[in-house]
Amino acid sequence: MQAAESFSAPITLRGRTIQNRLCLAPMAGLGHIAYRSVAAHYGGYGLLFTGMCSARAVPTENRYKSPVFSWQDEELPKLVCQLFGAAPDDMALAAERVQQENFFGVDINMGCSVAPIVDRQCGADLMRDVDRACEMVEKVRKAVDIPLFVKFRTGWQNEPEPAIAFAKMLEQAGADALTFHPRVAPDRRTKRPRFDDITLVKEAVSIPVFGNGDVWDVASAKAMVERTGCDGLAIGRAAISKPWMFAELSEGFEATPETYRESLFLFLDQIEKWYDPTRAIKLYKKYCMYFAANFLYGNRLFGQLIAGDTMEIMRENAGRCFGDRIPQISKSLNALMMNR
Ligand SMILES: Cc1cc2nc3c(=O)[nH]c(=O)nc-3n(C[C@H](O)[C@H](O)[C@H](O)COP(=O)(O)O)c2cc1C
Repeated sequence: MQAAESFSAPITLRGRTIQNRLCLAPMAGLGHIAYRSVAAHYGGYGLLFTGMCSARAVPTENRYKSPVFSWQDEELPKLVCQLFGAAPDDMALAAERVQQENFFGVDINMGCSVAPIVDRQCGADLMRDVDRACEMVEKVRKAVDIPLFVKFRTGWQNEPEPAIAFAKMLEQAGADALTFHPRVAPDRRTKRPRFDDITLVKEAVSIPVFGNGDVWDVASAKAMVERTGCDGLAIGRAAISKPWMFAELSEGFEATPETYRESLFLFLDQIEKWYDPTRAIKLYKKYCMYFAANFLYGNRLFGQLIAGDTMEIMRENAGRCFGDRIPQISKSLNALMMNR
């Protein structure tokens, strides 16, 4: 992809077409069914991804009870289910369920570097065990025909060569597309992502590579594409703050102050619709950190939005903060709030 206009170009994987090159990056606790219905209200994306779902749990999971392995049927043509797991056989079984449920595709998490995941030999731990990672992709490839994505990082060393070799291995093992986050594994999101590593990974394989990391707005989205030549973008936190971001990038949607208010109340409606009050309040407060990062005095607004312990109070807070007038919108997202 050469220029930002190409955000809108379709892309085909295993005979299935994605309408444009913009994806929601998988995010546990943020990319859930409630958020996704707000994102769907604005549209403009090619694919949305679920947060990571346990490969051991997925084969028997009840979609009407699970907080993560849950969806609305109309989402499926543009929804990819992300799985995490340690054992190749578990991953293949879970991918079969994902295919049976008619998701657009399945994504294997080989990038998550938080201790509870890597200590269980999942996520970025697979980058330390290339044979197991390879076997996992091969087994999933054999088990399903839907597009197979793998998300990974620069790896455990501060140099690009292992990630380049890993990308080649993933392609050979049968992956259809890669999402690459160019940060070393122990660094969660503090250092800047290394765009040049995306270029190197993109050049090493012939399957599409979605670049990921610190895309905050139209300018940084264009910069990532133009600098790295990546085939598309996986946008994480900024798309949570601004659920209309995909529409802004692909359709020129222009948010007004009212858009901010509207998105907050849409989110409140959806979180209450899909979750019990205890989980709803937890997820709502998490969302508010990203939403409040849109505003000039974001930290103060965040405190005002989340004071209290019932959803009724959350609604009152939102009504009070966005009643007579909209708080002052910042020119750029508050990166410190997004990094917490
Ligand atoms: C709260 C949170 C949860 C995340 N959960 C996942 C996850 O479940 N699977 C995954 O592959 N990456 C996960 N990530 C990483 C994101 O997909 C993405 O790589 C990272 O946020 C960088 O992209 P961004 O700068 O566009 O946010 C998570 C990130 C955040 C902030």
